[in-house]
Amino acid sequence: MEKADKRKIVLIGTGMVGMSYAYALLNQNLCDELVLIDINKKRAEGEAMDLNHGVAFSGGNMEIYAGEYTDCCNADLVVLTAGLPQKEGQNRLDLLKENRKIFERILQSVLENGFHGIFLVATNPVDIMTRIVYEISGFPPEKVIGTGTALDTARLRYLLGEKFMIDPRNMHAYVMGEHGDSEFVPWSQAMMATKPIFDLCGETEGCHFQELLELEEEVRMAAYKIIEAKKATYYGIGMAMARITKAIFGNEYSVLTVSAHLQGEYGENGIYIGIPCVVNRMGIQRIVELPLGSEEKQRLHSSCETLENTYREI
Ligand SMILES: NC(=O)C1=CN([C@@H]2O[C@H](COP(=O)(O)OP(=O)(O)OC[C@H]3O[C@@H](n4cnc5c(N)ncnc54)[C@H](O)[C@@H]3O)[C@@H](O)[C@H]2O)C=CC1
Ligand SMILES: CC(=O)C(=O)O
Repeated sequence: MEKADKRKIVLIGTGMVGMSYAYALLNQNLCDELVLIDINKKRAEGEAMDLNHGVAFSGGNMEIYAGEYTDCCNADLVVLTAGLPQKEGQNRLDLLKENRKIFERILQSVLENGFHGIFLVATNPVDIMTRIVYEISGFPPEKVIGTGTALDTARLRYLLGEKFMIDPRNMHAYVMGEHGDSEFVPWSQAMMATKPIFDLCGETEGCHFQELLELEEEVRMAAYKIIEAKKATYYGIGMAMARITKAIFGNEYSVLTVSAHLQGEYGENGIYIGIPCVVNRMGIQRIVELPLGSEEKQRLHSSCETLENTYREI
């Protein structure tokens, strides 16, 4: 493959989330060149060595190394996983002040080195961190993507698959809104194949809507439960990020609930929030508008308000 065709990713933040993503990239052969950057350079170097020892088993020949910000100039994707994670007792919004400061420094270095590809952001609170990247970079909104509720949607589909004994890939349901406490499931839009989930539940012995609401709450609380058990979550988000990367590099036009720019009544320049989007080589090709019920619209509105109010506090 010619150098010009290489799919190059610069990953900034080689902690648990960053390296789970890197490991998923390697296993799925999703790029040709992977550059690791961390404020702790030694850690990035160690991670690069460790991953390189897996290349021979990967079926590909990914080039992996600890690099510098100058590597951003010809990268296709800059992926941001640097920053503080939640501790027990914290929610995602509590991380905003510190992670914003970290992002301001990182973005300055990325941008002054001429990066002109697509940003993918996972650092929490992811919707606001993505908005900050959009505002500081001045990039077109479709080139700044947050992981949004991609992970929450995967959690929901897994639980629905278990409940109804169906392959989660055939459970078409979304988590929308903030990747956080105000997220919600628009149940009116949830299907098993093309069958509405309400009908499926009605036909399933002992299934009541209340149980679907309990699944929704389980999704909302999943991160807290995992953090309590093992201090951090990382495999799920690493896989979600790999899925988004695959949709971008494969020009897939896949529908994923990423954090996208919503222009409207919030903020002068709009906000970022988790919403179903078509993702392709250009980034976010378009937002998929769902015919939400009035209560669902209200929940989306309220989640937008939570994000806008928190953003304004800083
Ligand atoms: N969007 C999502 O669904 C999820 C997001 N997250 C978020 O991802 C972020 C990272 O989490 P973890 O990897 O568990 O944390 P971690 O503490 O394991 O890794 C963070 C890394 O960022 C690096 N870092 C800090 N400041 C930096 C700077 N100025 N430049 C370069 N590197 C810097 C640290 O040295 C560290 O290696 C957190 O904000 C966490 O809340 C975690 C799980 C899911
Ligand atoms: C930590 C986090 O954001 C999650 O696992 O959902």
